[in-house]
Amino acid sequence: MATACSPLPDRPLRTYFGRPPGQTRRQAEATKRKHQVSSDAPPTKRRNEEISSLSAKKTSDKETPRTFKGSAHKLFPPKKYLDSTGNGRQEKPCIKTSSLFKNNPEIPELHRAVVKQAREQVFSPEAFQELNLHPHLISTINTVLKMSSMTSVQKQSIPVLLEGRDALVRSQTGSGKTLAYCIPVVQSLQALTSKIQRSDGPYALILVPTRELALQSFDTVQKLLRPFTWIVPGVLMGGEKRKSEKARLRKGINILISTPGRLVDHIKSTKNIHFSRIRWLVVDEADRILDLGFEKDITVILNAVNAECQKRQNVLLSATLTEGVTRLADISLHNPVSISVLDKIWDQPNPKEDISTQLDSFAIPESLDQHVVLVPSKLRLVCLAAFILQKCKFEKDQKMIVFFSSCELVEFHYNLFLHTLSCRSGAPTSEQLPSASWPLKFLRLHGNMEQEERTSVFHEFSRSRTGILLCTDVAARGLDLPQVTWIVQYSAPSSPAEYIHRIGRTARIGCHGSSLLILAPSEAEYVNSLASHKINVSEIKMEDILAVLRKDDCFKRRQRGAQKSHASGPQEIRERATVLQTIFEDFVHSSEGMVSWAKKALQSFIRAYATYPRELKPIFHVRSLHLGHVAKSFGLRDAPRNLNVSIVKKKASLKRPDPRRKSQKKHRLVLAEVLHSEYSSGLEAGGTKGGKQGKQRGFQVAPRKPGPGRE
Ligand SMILES: Nc1ncnc2c1ncn2[C@@H]1O[C@H](COP(=O)(O)OP(=O)(O)OP(=O)(O)O)[C@@H](O)[C@H]1O
Repeated sequence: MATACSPLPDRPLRTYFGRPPGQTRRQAEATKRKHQVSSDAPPTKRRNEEISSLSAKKTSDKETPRTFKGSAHKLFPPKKYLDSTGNGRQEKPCIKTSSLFKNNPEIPELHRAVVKQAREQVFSPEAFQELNLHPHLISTINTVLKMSSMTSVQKQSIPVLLEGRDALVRSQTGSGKTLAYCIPVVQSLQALTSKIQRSDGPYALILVPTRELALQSFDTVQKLLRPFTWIVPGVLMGGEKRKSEKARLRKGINILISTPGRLVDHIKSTKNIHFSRIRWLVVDEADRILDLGFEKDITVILNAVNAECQKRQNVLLSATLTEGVTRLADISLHNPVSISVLDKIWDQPNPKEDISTQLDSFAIPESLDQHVVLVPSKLRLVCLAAFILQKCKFEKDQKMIVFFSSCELVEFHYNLFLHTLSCRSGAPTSEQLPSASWPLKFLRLHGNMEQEERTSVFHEFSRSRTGILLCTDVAARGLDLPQVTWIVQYSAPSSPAEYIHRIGRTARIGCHGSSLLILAPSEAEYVNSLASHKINVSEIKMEDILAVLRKDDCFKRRQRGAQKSHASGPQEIRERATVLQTIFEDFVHSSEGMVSWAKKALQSFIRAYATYPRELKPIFHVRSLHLGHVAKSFGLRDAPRNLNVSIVKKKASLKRPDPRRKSQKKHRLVLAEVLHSEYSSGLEAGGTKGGKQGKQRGFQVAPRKPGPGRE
């Protein structure tokens, strides 16, 4: 899913959230309370059902009363509560939450066709020795990188690239594409007869979509270059001081790794960047880089390189290279070899399938177990928290990445979980913590963080054996974070390609991993949409996730007089889920600032929800969101008034009747704006936005100078 980082302006949309003209604030409050039930209830078609195994009928007499019913709040007896530092213990009254388990839409049965997934063989039997590489390069691969056999994609790509051909390389996530291009680049540059001088400037240009990926690729290149000290690698990425980068460029960088935005900044403002010696242009995650948001930058880069460069090899790589990428392939590749590692059975086109299905089917690592859970909006937050507890608190050595659709969502959930779930910082005390439990360590990564912090989080999570990284799609592409065991998609991705890349952060290079996609009941159809791209997910029941709360007496319900509840089975789970929700709501309502933060996060969620592409709108449409229920998943006791979703809804409704092209353009504009903040170079003032450039759309690349020796 796309990312969104800025809040919406304050204008009310839903009438029952706003105050009718002439009504005082007090009157409005009273009216709202009176109509509380109706505002909290879902549309008729989704009303009156309960999640089946946690039946309301059996337990309705014990149901926690709703908040704000009548004028006085009903209070639990004061309970023990730690402040946000985990030190000072306060006695805090606790407002009863409204029911999590009433008025939820029915969870539909998932009838998904089991599809045969495309598969790839990760490793080839061949060793690196069998390639005609410099012996020092082979020994570096063996001793520094500690690798002996080639992966399939390396086996297919390295010889082709060493022959001097352009290539389009597609192989599954975590299959070793980085070395598939780095090894030929290093091999060819060290072999140049006129020895490379640092001051010569770039011989190879490697473009990657994010700063963390730039650092990671730089690290790999640096290792391979150990025996070839005269070749200098360097990285340019947003967020660093431009001045120090300029100084490094002046001294000379021979293998230049950069994000597109930052490179454009330097092309426009630095006199010391020349491309006359470029022999390699590598575009990693090519489908992303050639996608929305980057096309202007790519145009500037290609024009700058083409203007100076006489002869070069071009390589485009991704796990999800599709037809669309050939748009750039057409203008930047010369007679390319198409490399795909799909198992032979998959290489044969299936005459029964149309060509677009075949092209849009991507291989997924065989050792990756994919799951989906359907969760009503009100229960999303507790379900996510329960899943984190289940995996990371009660199972050993688990490392998890949770994807959200916007920077605000990441920040909000990070702070919420840090202060409520993390043992170090203020979770309610438990008399009976199970002995087999581990502390929760939360980290977050998104495009609105300072670069220094981004880099330190990236390294900390890379090195750590456990932990939970909450992030946006900034971490979806290319990152090789070792030993990640679970990928959770709290916001569904906007395309099958993004789904593949997100889950591809686990089960790398033959390791085992799992993923969980959290969907609302109204979004269940998304499972079939994935199936149409040969993506198979198996269902986990929400109750099985919530059941973990029984392991932790933090969440045991206290009745009046501080007596513990003796409920068992489904009722116990419901009670504990409600206690957990109450902990979240108490935290969110602990100050006005927190409430407003939660509202902003909610707005951001809705805004991002509106950016799903046209083809997914029937599944993810803002109109199908029940704001009262969604608000609960932000710890808000009530759907906020003055929540402005008007712009979003207007945009959404504007798009529908539009002809395809117009609608796509609109979507692209929204997305491009949104994506820009995520992947921005951090130097917007440098002029990659707006102005004449801003008006240019599509690739308008000057033709390459025909070079000597070019066919
Ligand atoms: N021949 C090899 N033997 C063992 N490990 C390897 C080999 N080649 C690469 N690896 C390791 O495999 C992991 C994944 O490699 P890499 O990041 O290049 O995958 P990728 O195909 O680029 O993935 P993505 O599509 O997610 O970007 C890395 O940790 C890398 O060090």
